[in-house]
Amino acid sequence: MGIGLRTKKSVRLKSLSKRMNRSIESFKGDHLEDSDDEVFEKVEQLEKISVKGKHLTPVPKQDKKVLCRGNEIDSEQFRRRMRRGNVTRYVGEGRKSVVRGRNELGKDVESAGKGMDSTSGLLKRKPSRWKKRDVDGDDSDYEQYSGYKDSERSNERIRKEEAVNKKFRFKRSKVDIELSKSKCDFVSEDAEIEKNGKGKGKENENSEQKPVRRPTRVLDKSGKKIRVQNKPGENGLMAPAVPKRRKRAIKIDPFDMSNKRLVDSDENGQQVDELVENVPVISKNGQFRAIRPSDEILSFVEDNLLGRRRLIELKNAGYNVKLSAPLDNIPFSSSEQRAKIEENVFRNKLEFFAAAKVSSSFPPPTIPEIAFAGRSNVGKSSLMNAITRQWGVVRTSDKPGLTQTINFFKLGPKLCLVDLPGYGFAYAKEEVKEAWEELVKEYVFTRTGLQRVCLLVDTKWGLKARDQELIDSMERSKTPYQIVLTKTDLVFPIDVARRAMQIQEDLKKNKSIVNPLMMVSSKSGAGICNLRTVLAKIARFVKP
Ligand SMILES: Nc1nc2c(ncn2[C@@H]2O[C@H](COP(=O)(O)OP(=O)(O)OP(=O)(O)O)[C@@H](O)[C@H]2O)c(=O)[nH]1
Ligand SMILES: [Mg+2]
Repeated sequence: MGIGLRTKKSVRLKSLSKRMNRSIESFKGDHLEDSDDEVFEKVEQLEKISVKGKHLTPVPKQDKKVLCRGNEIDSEQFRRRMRRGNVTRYVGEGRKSVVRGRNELGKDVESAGKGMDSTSGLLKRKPSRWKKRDVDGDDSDYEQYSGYKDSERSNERIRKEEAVNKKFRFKRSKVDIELSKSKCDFVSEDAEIEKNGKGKGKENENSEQKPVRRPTRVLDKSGKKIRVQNKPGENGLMAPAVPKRRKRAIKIDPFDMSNKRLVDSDENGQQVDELVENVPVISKNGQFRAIRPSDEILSFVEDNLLGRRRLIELKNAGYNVKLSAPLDNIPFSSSEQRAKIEENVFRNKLEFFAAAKVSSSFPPPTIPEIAFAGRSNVGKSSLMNAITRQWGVVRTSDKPGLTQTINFFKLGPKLCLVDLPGYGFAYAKEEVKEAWEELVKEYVFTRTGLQRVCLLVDTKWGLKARDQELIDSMERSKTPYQIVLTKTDLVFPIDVARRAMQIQEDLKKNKSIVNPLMMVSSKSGAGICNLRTVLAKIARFVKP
């Protein structure tokens, strides 16, 4: 770099000596003792031109005579500008002018009238560095380029706009405060400040930058802080917001047999691990969880793998989980062993033979009947398929209300299974559902060959009012009925046991009830074998 600089210096010296009509030797001779840099500095002073960095090539000195459009601009001012922008030449309006000059970065620029400022005749530059004041296509947008009068005009306009804005903001804040005063019974903090005149100046100062804050926290008459709604109510008053209550998180342990609730957090959100006992009003769920099943029921549930179970548990117990109702098979059994149903009567083919919508169309009662009653979707039809292992003979659906007639199925010469329409919620008209209910009651009251009614109850929901109604009517007609808990695979084993205990307790005084209470799952097959055994006894004592 040093060499390059020296070369340029020598070139520069040469041109200077030429211009000043002095030989280089004579020039140097004056400053023999000076270093090159010092000589340069002196040359710079002489020429009054900037020699910075690499831009050592001087701009050739031009004639001071300047041609401007109509000589409108003060020549002294223009010259000053020219010096700042390093403009060297300008040819007037209407002619294609060539301007050579140097921009702010010290770079030589040559322009053929394209980048000219129309008023000042200065070289235009990309205006990104200038602060844009207003976007209206006016030249005064760019402070740097606008003439003195233009900039003054724009400044004045900006000042006016700011004054109007300020006035508007102040007015708005005043209206807001007055509104809140008149609408709200409480004395707002903000209004109080305004009233006392404290921070009034501050308010005005800040109003330029910040939007006025609407009062949301106010003081009531006792001086206590309360929240008010942002929007006024129907009557136009700012009503105090109702504080939101935190919901208590309750941990539920499926194996917890006590009626204790573990409270995770109190209302303030603080962690409190305390046992809440002796709650005066216990919910139905709480009452259910308070039930302590007997050891007998608990062991029965465990032995028969009732309740929700993991597949791995069933696999380990030797059941093939790929089969439908796998628990209705002998563990670690072959396919031949699996095909066997212990009770002969249930090995018979299940055959549909009659359907009745009204009592007059009931078939003659020649063989004993076992009816399956219960709420819609409780699993009556599925259970009939499961106990006979003949999937698909009785139609099932996840939509409540599929079975709408009393359907009679023959199971060999000795037994008849009857699928009753469900009651309670179903996708049917009210009057239609009432008709089903009446039909079921009529069948249960009047049917002579009816040996037993299996009243199916969903383990999850337990006995409902309509179940109780049917039980009462069967009690009155002395129809033997047996409670069968269904869908046990959907609840925890402990809850299966609790439900069994609960129903046994509720119905222990009933006379027509047949014990034991059965627990089954048509899906997993749990308890199906036991139900078969119980029902097969009915067929055994029938005389052909
Ligand atoms: N998980 C599970 N689902 C079951 C069980 N039994 C039945 N279901 C399902 O429950 C739904 C209703 O079964 P259905 O047998 O049609 O019930 P229903 O009592 O005959 O119903 P209606 O004919 O409408 O009175 C079906 O989607 C069955 O797959 C069971 O033991 N476990
Ligand atoms: Mg059905």
